[in-house]
Amino acid sequence: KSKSQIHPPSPASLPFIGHLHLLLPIPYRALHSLSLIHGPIMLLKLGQIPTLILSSSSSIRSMIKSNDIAFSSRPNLKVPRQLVYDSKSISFTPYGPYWRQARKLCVLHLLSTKRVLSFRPNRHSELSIMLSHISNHSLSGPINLSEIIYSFTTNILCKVALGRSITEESQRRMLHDSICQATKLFGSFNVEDYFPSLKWLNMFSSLDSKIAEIFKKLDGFISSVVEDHLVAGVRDKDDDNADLVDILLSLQRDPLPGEFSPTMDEVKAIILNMFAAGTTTSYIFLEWAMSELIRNPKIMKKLKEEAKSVSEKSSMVAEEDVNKMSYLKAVVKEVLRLHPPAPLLVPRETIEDTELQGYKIPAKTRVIINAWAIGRDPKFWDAPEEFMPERFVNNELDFRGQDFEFIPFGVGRRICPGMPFAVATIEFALANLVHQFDWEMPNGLSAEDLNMDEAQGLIMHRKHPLVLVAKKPWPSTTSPPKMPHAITLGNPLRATSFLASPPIC
Ligand code: HEM
Repeated sequence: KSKSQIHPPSPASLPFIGHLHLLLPIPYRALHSLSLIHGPIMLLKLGQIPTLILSSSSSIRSMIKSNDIAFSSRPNLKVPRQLVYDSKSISFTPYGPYWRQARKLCVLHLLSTKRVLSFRPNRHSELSIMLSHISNHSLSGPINLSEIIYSFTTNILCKVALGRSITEESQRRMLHDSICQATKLFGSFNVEDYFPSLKWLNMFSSLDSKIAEIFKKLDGFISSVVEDHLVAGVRDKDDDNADLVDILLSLQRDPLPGEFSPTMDEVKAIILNMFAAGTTTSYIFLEWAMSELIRNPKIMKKLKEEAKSVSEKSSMVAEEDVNKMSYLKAVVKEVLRLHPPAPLLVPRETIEDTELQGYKIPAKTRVIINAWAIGRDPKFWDAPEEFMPERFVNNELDFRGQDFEFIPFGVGRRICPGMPFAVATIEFALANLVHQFDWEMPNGLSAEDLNMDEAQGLIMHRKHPLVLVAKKPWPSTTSPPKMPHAITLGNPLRATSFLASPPIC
């Protein structure tokens, strides 16, 4: 038999469930172990669903070079269908004209390099608020840095995309909890996605009611954002002050022949998509970055020195100076290599029959790309488990989708369109968090005591919130930036008991 007539290798399977049991306990780790035995291109049967698992840079290269479009759709999954307005978000909608138009619109009005640059004042003011908050509470003891970072990434996104800040602690917490629960559901097992013929079994599970409960909260928030815009008067899409919600609503109100005109559900799905994708990933990145830095004091020190050298006597590293920080960029890449916020990217589905490295891949095969495993492939990375930003110093390797050994933002047509937005936020924030404070573990604990467990779900965040002590914030010659308290953050004193408390997600 020629290779094109055979399927990729598969491990032995069990009757009925196929290979589902092999995904436990943590899918990206379990799939990585399986790929070491069966190879980087594997075919699993997850329940009734044939699923292709790709775990090497060469398999990704073949996928992109031979037939990118064939691998560019998304499966019709239960949670996005019920939670995100019939999968109308860019992330979960199938490949086709709607996906193309919605994605193009968000890139043009929110995510392009030019637009991202124009949001610099917003990033600056939100960062100042965050630093000021840390500074004000640093004397009271340990702070829950996870909560503080979450408020920061949420407020930037809300300001520039939704035209508002989250001013109430209860609303911020509700959004945080709902998005956390939603991402957990996205990654959790449900009968329908693996056994379509057993969909009726749903009636015995609590999943539908859980989804409905989260939907009610998120839809309430998005509807209030839309309502605020309608009451205040929707700005024209050509108005310089128009935010993404104005633009979507104006396209709906005044459809132009041949132009994209979203329905109200599509407007809401796109807003929710930007909100969820834009806040969680950057916040998760910053949590892992600070965790790795606290465990690696020499790297923290080197980064601090670089921040000091570019900021001279100023108390803040200006955003335009971040580009001079080559070590910062190496640290950012190393964090993304070891802790890709979406370790299995977002599931894909083949549009048509295709081939991959000579194997036959039928249409409607689910495709999972293990970016977590690719970032640890010992064929490519020395000491892959070690946190060593130096590997990226004087190294052109980048995450922009051309280097298939390093794909934390994905690849091909479905690559993350929010990359410029995310990079601007995380580099600026990390440079200043390190520059402005000396960080320590709370209660005399040592850095080795820091729990690095990962929570399960589509997104790989810390299982436990990051609680640290921020010290000696200001050199005696300078003073902290004075910013009004435009947002309310959680009571930092609560953080003192966090090491023993349950995870926030
Ligand atoms: C550190 C930050 C981020 C990381 C690591 C990240 C990672 C990813 C990954 C892995 C994918 C799937 C790519 C694929 O299937 O090949 C994705 C898709 C996406 N991301 Fe991001 N992301 C980040 C930030 C953002 C931000 C800030 C936004 C928007 C404000 C955003 C919006 C999206 C959207 C809309 C998609 C769906 C793209 C599509 O299906 O066409 N992301 N992201």
